[in-house]
Amino acid sequence: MSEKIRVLLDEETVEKRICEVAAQISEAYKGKEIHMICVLKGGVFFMCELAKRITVPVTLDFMSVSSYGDDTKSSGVVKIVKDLDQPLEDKEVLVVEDIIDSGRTLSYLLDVLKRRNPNSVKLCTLLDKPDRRVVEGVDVDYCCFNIPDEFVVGYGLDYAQKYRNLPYIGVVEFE
Ligand SMILES: O=P(O)(O)OC[C@H]1O[C@H](OP(=O)(O)OP(=O)(O)O)[C@H](O)[C@@H]1O
Ligand code: HPA
Ligand SMILES: [Mg+2]
Repeated sequence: MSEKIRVLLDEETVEKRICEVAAQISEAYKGKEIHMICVLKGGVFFMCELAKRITVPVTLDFMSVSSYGDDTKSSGVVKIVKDLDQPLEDKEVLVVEDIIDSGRTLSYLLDVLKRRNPNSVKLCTLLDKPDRRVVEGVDVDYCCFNIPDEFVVGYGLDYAQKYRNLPYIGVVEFE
């Protein structure tokens, strides 16, 4: 089966919106330091673009979790592939994700992170598919775009590990 990519959100639209959300976060965290946690691999492009535009001090750490493998459907089982390097005690944690879909990944991750005694935990995502949620309790604090129920790629998002480097968000159309 081959696939085609249809542009959903072009590069300029995505960058403009990331600037707006970065300004909103900078205002909300005035006088504080943000400990950003990038959820690999998908979150890496968004985190770089976002972090560059935040005006309060930022520290970074990375966690790798996986549930989709090479499929367009979640396996339903979330695995920690790489854990954080640093403790979260007393930190203002901002989790940075590329997409919240079923919510399984974030529900699992937020649970794990909150047990490490941070001062606060907030969630920032590039994309949200609210219609697809199957678990409750994933509260999104900052979201760039709500999108419809379509499988998307680009800006870190993959289909079978491909297309992460597209500078825009596209919908995968199977032919
Ligand atoms: O809300 P959910 O249904 O759990 O889906 C969202 C998660 O799925 C994708 O990760 P994936 O497991 O594909 O790993 P990747 O980031 O390495 O592509 C995506 O980056 C999110 O982390
Ligand atoms: O729409 C999607 N695209 C890529 N990866 C994903 N992981 C969950 N939803 C998606
Ligand atoms: Mg993936």
